[in-house]
Amino acid sequence: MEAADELAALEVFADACKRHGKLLAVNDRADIAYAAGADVLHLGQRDLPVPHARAITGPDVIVGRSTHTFSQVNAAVAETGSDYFCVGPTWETPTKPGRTAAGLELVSYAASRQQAKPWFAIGGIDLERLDEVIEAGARRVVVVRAITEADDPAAAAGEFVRRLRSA
Ligand SMILES: Cc1ncc(COP(=O)(O)OP(=O)(O)O)c(N)n1
Ligand SMILES: Cc1ncsc1CCOP(=O)(O)O
Repeated sequence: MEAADELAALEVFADACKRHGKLLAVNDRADIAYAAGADVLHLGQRDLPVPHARAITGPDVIVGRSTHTFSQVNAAVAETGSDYFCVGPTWETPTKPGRTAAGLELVSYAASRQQAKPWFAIGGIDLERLDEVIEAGARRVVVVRAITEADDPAAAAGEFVRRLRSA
């Protein structure tokens, strides 16, 4: 997507976030995050290093990192300048085709690090699989289809929140 198109789409999301009191997140692109006034910038392993991204966004943006292996989890834990990380894909998912599943082992490993940085399990997670993810040690998840394809997305989101908070 070209910058102008992404910024136009982000204007719509920014308006919705403002109305609902939610954070606006931008994926991959620090320049777009800055231009859109985003609250969150999410970086993949092959995106900008955090210091370069922060030089563009400034210090106040929440910066996150994707991790897919044990060594990437270790690096994300140690990385100064990132605020959270994601671990996955826990299961293969049509939302991210062609990615090998990292498995629940990576979720358990992230949990075993018992460190302070917030982290999320991601990939193939739905309400049926949520207990397995919680048992592996996750207390935060990122989901796409489990909410966007739910008959009642608000109820599905509420159920994730309820079960994660009571875990
Ligand atoms: C909060 C959050 N977590 C993970 C992602 C995944 O980003 P994506 O660019 O699709 O995948 P990677 O290449 O980073 O593995 C996200 N967008 N937001
Ligand atoms: C962005 C991303 N990164 C790893 S899996 C994934 C998509 C998760 O989507 P779903 O919750 O539909 O499996």
